[in-house]
Amino acid sequence: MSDPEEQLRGDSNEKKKKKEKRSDKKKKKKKQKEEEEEEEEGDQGEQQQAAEKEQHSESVLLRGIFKLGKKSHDVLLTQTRLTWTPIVPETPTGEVCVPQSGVLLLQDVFAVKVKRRRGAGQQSGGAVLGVSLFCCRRRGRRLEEDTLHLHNASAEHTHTWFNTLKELLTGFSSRPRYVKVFINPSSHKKEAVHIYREHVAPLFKMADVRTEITVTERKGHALSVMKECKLDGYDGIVCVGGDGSVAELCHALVLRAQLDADSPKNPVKPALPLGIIPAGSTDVVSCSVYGVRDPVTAALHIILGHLQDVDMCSFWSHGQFVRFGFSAMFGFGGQCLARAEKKRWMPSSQRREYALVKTLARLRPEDYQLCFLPGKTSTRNQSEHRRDQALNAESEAEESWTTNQGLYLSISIMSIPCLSPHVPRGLAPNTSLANGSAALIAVGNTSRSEFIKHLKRYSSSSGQFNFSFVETHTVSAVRIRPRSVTGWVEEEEEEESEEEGNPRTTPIIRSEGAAFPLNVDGELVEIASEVLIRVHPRLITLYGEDVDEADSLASCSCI
Ligand SMILES: Nc1ncnc2c1ncn2[C@@H]1O[C@H](COP(=O)(O)OP(=O)(O)OP(=O)(O)O)[C@@H](O)[C@H]1O
Repeated sequence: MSDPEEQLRGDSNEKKKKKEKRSDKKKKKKKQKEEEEEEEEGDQGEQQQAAEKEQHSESVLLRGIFKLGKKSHDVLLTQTRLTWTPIVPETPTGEVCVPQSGVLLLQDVFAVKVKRRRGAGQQSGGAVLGVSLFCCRRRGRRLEEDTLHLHNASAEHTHTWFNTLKELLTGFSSRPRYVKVFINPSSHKKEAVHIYREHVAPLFKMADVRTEITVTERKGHALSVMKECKLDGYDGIVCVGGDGSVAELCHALVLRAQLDADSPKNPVKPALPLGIIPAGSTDVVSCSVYGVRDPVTAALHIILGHLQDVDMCSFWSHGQFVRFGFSAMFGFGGQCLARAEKKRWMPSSQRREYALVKTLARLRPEDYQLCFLPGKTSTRNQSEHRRDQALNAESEAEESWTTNQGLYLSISIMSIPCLSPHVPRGLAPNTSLANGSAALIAVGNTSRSEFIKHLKRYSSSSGQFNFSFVETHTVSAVRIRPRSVTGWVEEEEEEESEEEGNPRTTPIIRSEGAAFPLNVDGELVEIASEVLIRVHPRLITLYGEDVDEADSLASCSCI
């Protein structure tokens, strides 16, 4: 028994601590309220400024007569748009004919040129014919190149319009002028160089986007260039390749920002955005920001400077940082990839089908301890996020992790919806690009037929989670610890053991410390122990936009 005086002293110390804690909390709340009030005032100021800006942007900068097609038009230029109305001569009968006018937003215009009459083979000079505006038109999710010709043979008139338009286009600050391009020549059907030359380079040239190109020679080449090259002059990075190349460059960008900021513990948002020209076999990341696998759409999003913040994850094992990425799959997804990687000599679609069918045939659960911290879905801006993160970090220690353990066929953590033409609403339709959290989808042990039913529902994008063995959560961190009894076996061992009975009921003892395959953004990572995944809200900026559904292709026929 302790001395009563000491106990009293202890009690009063405890009361004092509690009081201090309460006053700390009050101070924190007060500070937060003050910050919110300041932000509100700021918002009102911003609204007024926006209204003034809108009024100014709609005042007419130039007005002139041009021919569009064969008809003369009255053309007006403001800071944001070009509008034209046909000039209709008065009819002797006095009939009123309503002229058809048109509009083109300058945000969709990516280049302007003086149009001239030139003979065959003539490279320069020539009589002025007018101004040509190169713009993008939307067709569903696809962006297509289009041209508007404004004809007027007066050189002076044309140059005034050309110079003003050029100046207005330079005002779009998010549009890149100089980009570093990485091309993976080995991606998918080895068409990346051709795709870039045919579809992207001409558009970049037209839009005066200068480029510095590296054709990668091996895995990790882009990462080593990114760690050392001077980034000062660039406005963006462009990756021409599949998901593996994209993952390598996203990881490289964040790592480089972290090194530059000398912040070994905390990830740092890179200053440069990344543009993706899809040239892989699934292109999940590019589909998630463009909705289509189309190099022209991708190039136009980059040229027009459409920016989208995107959540990322960091992966850790035993307290050691492994990499940054968007998604991780344990169990089925990891095993499929490990099998596919062993058959690299097969064409990619055949390899995938083989791995899928083989993994389904040998479907087996793995025994995991699965812990997660619930995430708060948020669409807040960067500074609000930073404040949230600081508060979250404080409360994380106090908050209890939810812990489950048991047999799982598959566990996926995805910070982006992972759209693809085969799964238009995405593997994780329950998350979005920048909601500050990730989707955790855990599929417990069940029969092969029920598991296939669950997989098949992804392509129709409905009901894939309506199974008692599937659980989904919104998370900000996940910890997965494989337990020892069942698990992954090497292909050779597996083939030898094929005669030994039903694999689903024949648990295999995984040796202590043996690695299990983990699919991180389509890349195979072998980890022998616990994996910790943290979500970092809006850590990277990609060229593109928020897309909720990708254009679909015929679904996979192998299951
Ligand atoms: N010249 C090269 N030779 C071999 N591998 C390379 C080369 N350049 C880059 N790589 C690596 O190839 C890996 C796969 O690249 P990528 O994802 O672009 O192609 P893919 O696997 O065919 O496409 P997908 O992931 O869509 O199936 C990446 O990890 C990248 O680092």
